[in-house]
Amino acid sequence: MTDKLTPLRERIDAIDAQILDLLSQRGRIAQQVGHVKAETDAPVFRPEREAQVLRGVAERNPGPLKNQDVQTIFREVMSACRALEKRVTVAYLGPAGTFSEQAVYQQFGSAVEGLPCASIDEVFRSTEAGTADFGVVPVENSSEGAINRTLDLMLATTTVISGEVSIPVHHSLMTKTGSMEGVGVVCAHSQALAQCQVWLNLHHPNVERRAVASNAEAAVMASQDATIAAIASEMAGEQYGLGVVQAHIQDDPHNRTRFVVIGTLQTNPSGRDRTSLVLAVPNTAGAVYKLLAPLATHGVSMTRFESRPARIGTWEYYFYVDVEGHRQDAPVARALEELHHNAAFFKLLGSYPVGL
Ligand SMILES: C=C(O[C@@H]1C=C(C(=O)O)C=C[C@H]1O)C(=O)O
Repeated sequence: MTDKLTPLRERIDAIDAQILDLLSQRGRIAQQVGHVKAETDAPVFRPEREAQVLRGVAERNPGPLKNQDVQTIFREVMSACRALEKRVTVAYLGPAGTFSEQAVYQQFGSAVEGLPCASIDEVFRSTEAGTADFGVVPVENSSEGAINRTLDLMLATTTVISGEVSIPVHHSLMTKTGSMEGVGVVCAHSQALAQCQVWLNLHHPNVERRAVASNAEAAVMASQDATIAAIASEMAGEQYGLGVVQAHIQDDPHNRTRFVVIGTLQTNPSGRDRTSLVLAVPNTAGAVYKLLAPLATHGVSMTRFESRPARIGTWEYYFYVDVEGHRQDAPVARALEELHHNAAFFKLLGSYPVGL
């Protein structure tokens, strides 16, 4: 067997040497890109360019590696090359071990500076103030719907959306000991409690449920007190030394959360983009129908429509609308112009590459 393996491993060694040489060449060119950008103060992270590179490798992938796996590799290659230009700082809802942190790495690769924040508000503040280059915030969950705080802050702040990333959300019930003996309370973020309510009703109907700031915080609490159980990701459980009582307790096995990348710079077209905006109309019969007519006229597809009560002012609701395409694409540009004209309130949140 050794005789058969040795020549194969020699070939792998030779290929690795070539890969390393090519990676070094790529890194040196990224450094040159960094110098060109520095001359004009141009932004380091270009989400549209990274989306194109990742789509390109999937299209050209000859196999046998899976598209998802080659994309993960190239995500890391770009992350390392980008860090040669500048290591970008990304604020997220901490502490470490949250799904938000996973979303940061899925979008930016691991060569980033994560900045854990205590609340979604703080993620927005850090991004607006420039303490972080970008922020990553949850915007909707497939089981529970919109994350209202994010919607409200998108409206109230000057940040724009420059990317999106969606990740599967699997919750586990965990304790210090790995058993529920002596446990009187189960802690988690309110969204996670809601996403596991059927399972909890069935298996632990008499255990008190307590909402805390994040699942990771629940994991910290459980690691310090054997009478507390936490619902969190297994990654968070590992981080804080918890034992798994039951894995995958979320009511929907396909549960996913979509996050948006917020920043201060508009993103250029990538070829497959989405545009998010907020609209309001006076509360009269047929007003919403009339408001949205330009989308149909110009053949622009709406992928999301969400309403939030307006807490002040003349209008009853704000409508959060996502459409296919970039604001610079001709049909979208024409539809936006008409929407802007018809709406009593109009705010463009940004155009950005559709997530992988
Ligand atoms: C090299 C660049 O800078 C960054 C790194 C990229 C890469 O490694 O391919 C792509 C886009 C940017 O986020 C670039 O803008 O082309």
